[in-house]
Amino acid sequence: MLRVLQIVRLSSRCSSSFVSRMRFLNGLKQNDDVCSAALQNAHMFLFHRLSPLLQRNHQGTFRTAELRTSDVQSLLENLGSDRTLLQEAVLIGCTEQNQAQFCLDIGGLDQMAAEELCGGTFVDLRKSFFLLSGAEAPLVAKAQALLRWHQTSGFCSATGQPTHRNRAGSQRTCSSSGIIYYPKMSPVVIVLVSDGEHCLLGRQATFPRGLYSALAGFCDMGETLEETLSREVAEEVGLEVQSFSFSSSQHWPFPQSSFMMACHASVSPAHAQLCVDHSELEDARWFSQQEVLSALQTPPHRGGGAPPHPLAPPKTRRRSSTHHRVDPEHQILNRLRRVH
Ligand SMILES: NC(=O)c1ccc[n+]([C@@H]2O[C@H](COP(=O)([O-])OP(=O)(O)OC[C@H]3O[C@@H](n4cnc5c(N)ncnc54)[C@H](O)[C@@H]3O)[C@@H](O)[C@H]2O)c1
Ligand SMILES: [Mg+2]
Repeated sequence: MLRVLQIVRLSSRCSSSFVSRMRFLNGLKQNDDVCSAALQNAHMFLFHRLSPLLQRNHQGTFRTAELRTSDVQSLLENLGSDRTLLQEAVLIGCTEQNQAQFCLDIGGLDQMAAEELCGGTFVDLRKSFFLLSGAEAPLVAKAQALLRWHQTSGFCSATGQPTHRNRAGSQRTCSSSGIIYYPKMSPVVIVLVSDGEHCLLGRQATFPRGLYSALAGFCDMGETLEETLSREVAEEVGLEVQSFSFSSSQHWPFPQSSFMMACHASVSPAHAQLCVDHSELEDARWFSQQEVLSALQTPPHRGGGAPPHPLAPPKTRRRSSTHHRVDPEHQILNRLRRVH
């Protein structure tokens, strides 16, 4: 109890509310008792088999369902589950008022009954990205990534013995060797290549018809960001990058957790002849600024024979008093608007 009070006092003494929230969250990750206390009166994001629970409001827009710990306790009782399932909740953040936010997957319980009781629907994460706005999409993505990590990290890869999580769910420890595991992300570079006049976009055969996007690739072990960027551009389209600049970064939950680092890169117009590796990309082309701008202003066309459209994933803006983030692909494409 003393430690709980110390952490609450430490966070309330800070002049900056951002610093206060970060200290508060860090305290919850480090101390199971403090975290258990916070869980008693928390905001809860519910998932069913990794699909978040959304509610539609009167204006027809979607929000994540606003549930408190007590609501979830009643829901679990109504669904015939005991309250111990609540112990599987994972910490994902806190509100401006230092109210802890947790997520919980109730995939073992009746989905339809849960939807009826909550007045909402469990929606596939990709669809949720298109339906949610503001800070909700990144929070839901983070929650799903953490839930997925816990669901697939039950055993130690060195000993084969079960792992056990801490209260916050920020780490798992092997019961036999004591090895500690932390949630994993794969670093990825996504790059908009330009020759000064045009930008280079490509598409994989699995993309929806007509959609093009910036080039992307996973970092190999030991590589720097610039080494990955240069290698991926060389591998996928046969070009040598002359210079690059970092633009922004984002967590990307599909298909597993990636840490996307978005960059701009330039190539010499004299050496801009593409040599596409068709085992990686179905097509890659140079697009004018006007083509990209028109594509960003019109919804993706799914019919055949139409002009290609660059892929513009849903915006996942995140605002706070001190931070403003936009997803990398939009940020690099939005820069075209300013250039234009
Ligand atoms: N334009 C795009 O391709 C684009 C756009 C938006 C987001 N993304 C994200 O970026 C990620 C990487 O893009 P990509 O698919 O073009 O990468 P890529 O060009 O590196 O090719 C993917 C291949 O790399 C190998 N690989 C190496 N390390 C891997 C790892 N840690 N995880 C999975 N595969 C690994 C696999 O063989 C895989 O098939 C995608 O998974 C996607 O979620 C890509
Ligand atoms: Mg690629």
